Amino acid sequence: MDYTIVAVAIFVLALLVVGGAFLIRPRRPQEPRPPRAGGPGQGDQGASGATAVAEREEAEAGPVAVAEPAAPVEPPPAAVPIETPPPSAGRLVRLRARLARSQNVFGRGLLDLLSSDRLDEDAWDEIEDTLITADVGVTSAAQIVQGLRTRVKVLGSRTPEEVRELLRQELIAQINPELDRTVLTGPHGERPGVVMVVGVNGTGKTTTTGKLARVLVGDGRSVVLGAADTFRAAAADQLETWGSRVGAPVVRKDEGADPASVAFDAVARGLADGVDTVIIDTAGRLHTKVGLMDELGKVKRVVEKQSQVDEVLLVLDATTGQNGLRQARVFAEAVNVTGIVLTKLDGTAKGGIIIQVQRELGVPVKLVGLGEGPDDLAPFDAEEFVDAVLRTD
Ligand SMILES: Nc1nc2c(ncn2[C@@H]2O[C@H](COP(=O)(O)OP(=O)(O)OP(=O)(O)O)[C@@H](O)[C@H]2O)c(=O)[nH]1
Repeated sequence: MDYTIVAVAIFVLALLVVGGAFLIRPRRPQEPRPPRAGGPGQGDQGASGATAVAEREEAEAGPVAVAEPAAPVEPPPAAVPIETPPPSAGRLVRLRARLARSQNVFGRGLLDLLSSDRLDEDAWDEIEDTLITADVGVTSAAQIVQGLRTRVKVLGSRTPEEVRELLRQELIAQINPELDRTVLTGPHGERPGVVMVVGVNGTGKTTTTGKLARVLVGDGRSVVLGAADTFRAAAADQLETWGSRVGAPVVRKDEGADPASVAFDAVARGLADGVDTVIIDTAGRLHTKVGLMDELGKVKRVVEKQSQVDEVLLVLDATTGQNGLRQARVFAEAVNVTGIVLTKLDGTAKGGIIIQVQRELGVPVKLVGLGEGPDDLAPFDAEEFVDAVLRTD
């Protein structure tokens, strides 16, 4: 009996010792809670009532100074080296090989046909078709063939050199070397020259604006760029990249801002900085003709509160053929176009579009784009162009 009592007492004692050991075991330290994003009532759905009360008390007690975590030190942006682009003079000559390559089919095809032994009706029809295929336009093609037929008859026999010269003269006459192709960019006293660049998106409008800035900087001019294509934020970013490379500031606003207000600010900046030229890249959505007229008309009117608009350059993609011409007509009705920039001439054999677009719009092609490189924009010259087209070496 006594033994039983002693055994029970030892068992109870052992239980107490083991239980106590568990109770006094140190607790695992808790992970610190991450700070809450947002204010009270936001997020942290699991906050206990006690925490909510504590937070309310904290809020009532006023702000508590909490040491801000040190912001990571951003390295200063690397300075973009300012480039010195080559001057505009002689650019078409430099890009001649590229032009000759793309227009080779057109030029060589015509020369081969004209050099054939028998120039019968079929041969003349084929020459006319070749011209039309190269986007010369029906009227101009007929005129060129008529001129060639007359000259060939007068000439009698034909050497390849003579044929080449005949064709050269006819093409140059159609392109009209008399047209004034000067791009008006110079300042007027205190006021900068102002160039508006218009055209459908994708034709190379923003690229042309950037390349034109390079041409001018290369010629020793100072430039401000206006990113009035507020329809697409990326267009303004693209322009900033172009501007930063040649040290030309870009005036821009948020996506969707009024294009006219950007244009106004760009000219104001140009005036304040005393620069030579302000180039304004506009949005080219072909929504409706009325909408386009309203938008471009407003940009022009607003600019003219400070300075005249010297040039309205219409950018056309040479690879789009008749579609490009339709666009050109809409723009020409919406705004007074003073010059055409024909881009992507390196990517098509249809250089005849130069003849057709000038005839349709009565406006000279002033610049041509011959590649995606930053300096692949050249002042247009009728004779240099035809010589490149008819290059046989
Ligand atoms: N091969 C070639 N590509 C060109 C030429 N001009 C522009 N491009 C290219 O055409 C594409 C469109 O040019 P953008 O300047 O973005 O056209 P955009 O008209 O401003 O159109 P958004 O930027 O959409 O407003 C780009 O990939 C340019 O590099 C050119 O003369 N030759």
